[in-house]
Amino acid sequence: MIQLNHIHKHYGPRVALDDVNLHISNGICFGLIGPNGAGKSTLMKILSCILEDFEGEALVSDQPLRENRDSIKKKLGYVPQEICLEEKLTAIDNLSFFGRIYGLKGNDLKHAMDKVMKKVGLYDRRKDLVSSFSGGMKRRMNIACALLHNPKIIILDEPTVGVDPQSRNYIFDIIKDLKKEGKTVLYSSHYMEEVENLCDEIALIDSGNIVEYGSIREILKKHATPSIFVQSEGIKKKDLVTFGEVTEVKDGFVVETEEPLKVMDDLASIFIEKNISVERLEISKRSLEDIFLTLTGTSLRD
Ligand SMILES: Nc1ncnc2c1ncn2[C@@H]1O[C@H](COP(=O)(O)OP(=O)(O)OP(=O)(O)O)[C@@H](O)[C@H]1O
Repeated sequence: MIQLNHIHKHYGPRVALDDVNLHISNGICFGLIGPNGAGKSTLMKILSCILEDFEGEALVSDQPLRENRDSIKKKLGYVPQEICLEEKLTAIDNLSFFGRIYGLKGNDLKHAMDKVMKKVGLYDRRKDLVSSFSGGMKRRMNIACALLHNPKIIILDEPTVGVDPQSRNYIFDIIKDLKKEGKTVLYSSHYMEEVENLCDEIALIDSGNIVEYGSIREILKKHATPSIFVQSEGIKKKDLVTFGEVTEVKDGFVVETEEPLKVMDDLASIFIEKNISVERLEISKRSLEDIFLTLTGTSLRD
């Protein structure tokens, strides 16, 4: 379990995290979603014991982080946003360097290196120089380095940035496998569809604040009132107000209602009865990306 209570972090006058409170259960994939500069990396670096100077209380595996950094580091695998590999060395030599940092040697190290290279789909390239790898392969190597010591918790900071589609899918498969093995995965991204597909729970973060967190289903239930989109030249806003909250949008009207099927049925009956032609009449739900925009006033990407 990871627990964050009232975490504040500033760099000089710049506030990076502003009273962050989070609970992440064991064995889930937790997504941290926010735009550039939201505070995702700062939060991940605090949890990975890279940033030691912060205010508030952080617990990892039920242990206070400040007093237990050495034991917590052994349970954690951190995949930074930057590629941390020596290009002039082979993949296996890079891994061997990280393995020794984790205290692995001899057969244990060899076994661990073979295992992670298979996991990230680069076993056949293990003797090649990292400089000969594509950007996506280097990202997968970055992940392999963090998995060598078989950590219980894996923290990945935007692992798909600048990655080709094939490596991206590989990375998603690696994360799904880690989840099946019962690992806790903390994953940051500014692509909502990534966290929607991978994560059990998510936190929406903007300007150092967690604006919402929980399971995707809970967040949608709380914020995504169903609505009906109506496009018809024969309809005015005043004709719809009895059915729910009406917003005029570019091509028509959005009617928010808790009873979308009934309202659809009622509207269809009125259109038929009055012989009004309709271009579009459909039920829609606000997406997580719409919810993020409503809660923060910020788009996830420029
Ligand atoms: N070393 C630093 N010195 C000064 N300010 C920093 C430093 N690192 C981060 N910041 C600032 O802290 C805020 C949060 O940055 P952080 O890197 O945590 O955001 P992020 O969500 O990870 O962004 P990105 O998606 O671009 O990586 C930003 O305003 C950033 O400019």
